[in-house]
Amino acid sequence: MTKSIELRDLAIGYKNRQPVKVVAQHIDASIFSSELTCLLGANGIGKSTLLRTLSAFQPKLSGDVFIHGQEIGAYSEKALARLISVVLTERLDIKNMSVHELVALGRSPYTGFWGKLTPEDHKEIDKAISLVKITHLTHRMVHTLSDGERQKAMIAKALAQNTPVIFLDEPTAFLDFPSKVEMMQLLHRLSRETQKTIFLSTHDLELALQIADKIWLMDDRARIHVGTPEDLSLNGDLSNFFARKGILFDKDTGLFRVENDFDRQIRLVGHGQRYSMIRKALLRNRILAERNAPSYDTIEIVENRILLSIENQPQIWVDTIEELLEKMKNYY
Ligand SMILES: Nc1ncnc2c1ncn2[C@@H]1O[C@H](COP(=O)(O)OP(=O)(O)OP(=O)(O)O)[C@@H](O)[C@H]1O
Repeated sequence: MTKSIELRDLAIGYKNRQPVKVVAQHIDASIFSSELTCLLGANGIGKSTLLRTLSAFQPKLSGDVFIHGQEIGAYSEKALARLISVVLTERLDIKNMSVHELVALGRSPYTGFWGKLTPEDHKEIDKAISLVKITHLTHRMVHTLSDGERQKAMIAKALAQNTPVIFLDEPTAFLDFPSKVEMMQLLHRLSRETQKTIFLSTHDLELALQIADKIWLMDDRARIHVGTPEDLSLNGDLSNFFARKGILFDKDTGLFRVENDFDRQIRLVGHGQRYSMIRKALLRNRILAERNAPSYDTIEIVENRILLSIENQPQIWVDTIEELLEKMKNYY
């Protein structure tokens, strides 16, 4: 694991406006190879601006960006294309191009003016396609692919570019949940297997906190907090960040929880998964169910059944949480 990108007192933003718009400043941080680093932050906070600045698509306001020890501005465009590949998420309107042809575009920094592919280029293209596990799609037309498949093809193109650094802007957007997980795991595996530096922006907090090696958290005071998900959790950065009404960051699990308010309480007797699920379902209905609740009413888990005892009412047996909620409606 070596430092491949170093930012020193970097300020990013837009000079073309008066006054100059500073999106983030005083950024001192490094990105390492063989690691997956995820950039998190609210909408409009500046994630794309940072990615664009690090990709040299837009000028920085001040400070330095060192990539492999050299300031980004000192690289020629051609040298940068062999150093950094960028995967954007826009749904590109690619017609009449096969997956193989798309991935082959990744070789353009190496091919001559006519884009003629050498055996070496073909080897890299096949390798890239196989790394993201879409060999069976090689000859499909890109516009016939699903969002997830197209996303993988775009990543294969970046891999074929064979750069030590890959930036991705929201690679998990548009994907269903299992595909998001698969995509993050794929990128994490690639960072390990290919020793690449992989830096991506995402809104998938839970996933990033579980899979990323490092997190960059952009806050609304134009600062960036950097660390392992666990350190950011322990030092309170994550809780502060998400301390909005209704969202709790649970330091014990390192995950988020939606905090439901309650206005009634009921005693819940039992344990295990059924206990947690009843508690969860009732909380969603503004009822707090727990062992020591100050209530004469009780829900008891008896083997696979649930016994509801409301004060001065006949006891009721139910089998599912849906039934329980239905019965409780009469009293709560
Ligand atoms: N070309 C531009 N000129 C001036 N301001 C811009 C320009 N592009 C973006 N901004 C502003 O810079 C800020 C950061 O935008 P950016 O797109 O980087 O946010 P983001 O974190 O990527 O947001 P999202 O999660 O919604 O994609 C926003 O306030 C945005 O309005």
